[in-house]
Amino acid sequence: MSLFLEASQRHPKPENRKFSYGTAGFRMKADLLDSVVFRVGLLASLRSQKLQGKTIGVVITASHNVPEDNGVKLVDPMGEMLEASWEVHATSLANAPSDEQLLVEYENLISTLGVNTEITPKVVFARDTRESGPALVAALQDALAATKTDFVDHGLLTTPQLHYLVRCINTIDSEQPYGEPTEQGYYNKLASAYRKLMVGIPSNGEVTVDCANGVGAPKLRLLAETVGRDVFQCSIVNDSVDQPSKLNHQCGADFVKTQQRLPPGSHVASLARCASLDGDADRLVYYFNDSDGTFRLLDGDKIATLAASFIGDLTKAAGLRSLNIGVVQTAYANGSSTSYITKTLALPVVCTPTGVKHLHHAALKFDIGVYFEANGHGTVVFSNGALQDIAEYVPESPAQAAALENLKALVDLINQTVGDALSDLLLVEVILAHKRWGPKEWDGTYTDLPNRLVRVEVSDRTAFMTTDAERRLMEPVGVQEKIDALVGKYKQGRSFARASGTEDAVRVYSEAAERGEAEELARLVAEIVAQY
Ligand SMILES: CC(=O)N[C@H]1[C@@H](OP(=O)(O)O)O[C@H](CO)[C@@H](O)[C@@H]1O
Ligand SMILES: [Mg+2]
Repeated sequence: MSLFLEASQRHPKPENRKFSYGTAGFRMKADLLDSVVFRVGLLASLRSQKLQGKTIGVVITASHNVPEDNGVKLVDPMGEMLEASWEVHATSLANAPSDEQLLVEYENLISTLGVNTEITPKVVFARDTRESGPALVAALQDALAATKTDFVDHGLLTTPQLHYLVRCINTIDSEQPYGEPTEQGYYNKLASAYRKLMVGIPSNGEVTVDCANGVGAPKLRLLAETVGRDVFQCSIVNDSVDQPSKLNHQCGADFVKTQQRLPPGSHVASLARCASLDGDADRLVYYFNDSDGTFRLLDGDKIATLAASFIGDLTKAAGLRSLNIGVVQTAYANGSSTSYITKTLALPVVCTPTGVKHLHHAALKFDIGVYFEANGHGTVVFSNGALQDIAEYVPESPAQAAALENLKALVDLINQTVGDALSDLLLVEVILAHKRWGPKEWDGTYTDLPNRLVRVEVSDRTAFMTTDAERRLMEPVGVQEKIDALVGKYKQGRSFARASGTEDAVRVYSEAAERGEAEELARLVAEIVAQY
């Protein structure tokens, strides 16, 4: 075990730091991450051994965060997020105070989890464009070498591309291989599905895509080349990957969603379709400037409703009426979107706590589950039963046959492992082209209630405990009653407070019938929260 200790000594844990595997893995200033990444490498290797040598993924990214941050997260064999019960193991390894203690914890995990150390572990990994990436990759490799893990470095990839690869690798010899386990295989799969869906459909013209100066830029370029300009025209902006300080700066999906305005560098014609990705290309939002110059955001809720209505129509047209379709949202979903889904689309809505892993699992309970966070992170998942029904159904008319073919192509177009901005972009483009809609027609499906999201600094965010999918506070005692009393005074008022899982703060969300009222409600609820 001296190999282990020697390696660990090269990655000392910063003193007096407590790390925790949160909503998006570990995420913080990059210069604090070396030991964390090393130890995540150890856990990835153990997880692979525990799962009989299945390949585990590691992504080094901090998504929409500032360029100085970085982060690391694990990907399970089917391309899903790390199983929740293992998050505590990640946290305990990351916090072992010394190298010797780390070894003890590591060996404890081997025995308590019943890990067979004879099995050769397998890990694949990738990173985003941050400057700190290569050094963190070196720390990860050190751990993988020390544990004699077979690994493949996939260099720069979007987060969802790595999820895709992991699923492909682990299903290659199965009855349902997910795809060719290469980056080009990813482009080919999406491109061929997109081209099938666009047969006979006039193209909708160019979409302008802001890539947040991140990894999405070169990857979207490759995807667009594979799809072909005859059916997919995109103009890529904010693609300065060679200037890492520009990452997510004044651009990207998070900027557009939180600021509710165009990235300052964007000059687009009115009614032109625009989209923004985030720094690791797993979030997507659309927007446009209306004819009178007002900015209109088409966020994750609007993408979810668009996808759900299209897929609902398609399954009916194919004759597959028995498939149940549901939409999964979080408390941050605009109230108007929820009523549109339940009343107009007549589909069930489930609300889960924040964080994609919660949404993903809830979506799997439907035959076809559409899930999106309002910030643009989401996808559509088809259950095995639904896939089987789609595969076996014998169409009764040419119209059914055509719809069925489209449904099959849609399954391939949509990244089933995790929300994927590139795949979602093609999905939205297909749907708009099929419906012959511009952004205005899409926007017109329902009108968002005015809303406000604010961040409140508190001395101890862990004091804020929630229930009912984070919509109500149980602690500190008495706060929820005060919020309720306030909310009752506003027409269509709704507000809630919860501790962020990624930042040291409490977030307050509010909505109401009028903009001024939503703002006021947020401010007053924030004042209540700040008192604790
Ligand atoms: C209101 C909001 O947008 N919250 C984000 C944010 O989580 P918080 O727990 O709210 O910090 O980061 C998560 C990870 O990227 C994302 O899943 C989530 O939607
Ligand atoms: Mg992201």
